[in-house]
Amino acid sequence: MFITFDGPNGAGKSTVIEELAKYLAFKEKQVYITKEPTETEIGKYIRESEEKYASYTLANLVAADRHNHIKKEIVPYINKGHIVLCDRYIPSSLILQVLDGLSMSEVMSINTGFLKPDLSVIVYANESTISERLSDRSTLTRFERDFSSEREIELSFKAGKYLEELGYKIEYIDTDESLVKNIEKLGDMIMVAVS
Ligand SMILES: Nc1ncnc2c1ncn2[C@@H]1O[C@H](COP(=O)(O)OP(=O)(O)O)[C@@H](O)[C@H]1O
Ligand SMILES: Cc1cn([C@H]2C[C@H](O)[C@@H](COP(=O)(O)OP(=O)(O)O)O2)c(=O)[nH]c1=O
Repeated sequence: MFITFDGPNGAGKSTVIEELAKYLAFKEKQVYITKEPTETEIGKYIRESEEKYASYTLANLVAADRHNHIKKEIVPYINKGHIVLCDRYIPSSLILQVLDGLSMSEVMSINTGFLKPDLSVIVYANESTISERLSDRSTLTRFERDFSSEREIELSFKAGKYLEELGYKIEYIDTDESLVKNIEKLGDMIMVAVS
């Protein structure tokens, strides 16, 4: 099973993934956590060059990293029977690359033929909650600096809607709500799907 998590920076993706992994491990499921950009040379290059490259160039670097990620990591772990939890996937490109000036259809054409998740989770929160969370971070990425959370939130919902029209199964998680309740809701949904 393949589940992805996207949404604005600081919305709580990493936290939700960590807690969900604990919940699933408690239910004796094998879980594999991964993220994009990956820890490979390509992923590291993306993190180092996001100030230097934008628009189509960054979109294609991210898609190259994603292609390699699917082939070398995601599919092998799914085939081994793990529930793969991935921090950022195609919806992040529909948010970040769109902030950078591409249209959603341009982004999707660069991501054509990529593995469709069994569930795509859009993690979001209030603008004020997000700005409070980001204020704790010592370094901000170009996207966090140059674009507003309000726009990221808006695009997160648009990305979800766009992908729903393409047959993706989308679940929205509001991290202003209780973390425990959110994890139970997602965890139960996954347990039903895998049983
Ligand atoms: N209900 C909640 N769900 C998720 N994160 C929460 C929640 N309440 C508070 N947080 C906090 O919000 C911050 C979100 O950070 P993080 O998970 O790193 O976000 P992201 O991965 O989306 O950038 C963390 O400091 C986390 O402890
Ligand atoms: C996954 C992804 C990343 N990126 C770029 C922009 C981000 O600033 C950069 C790093 O992503 P980020 O999620 O900030 O990674 P980390 O917290 O692991 O350092 O990668 C995209 O432009 N599109 C994407 O779909």
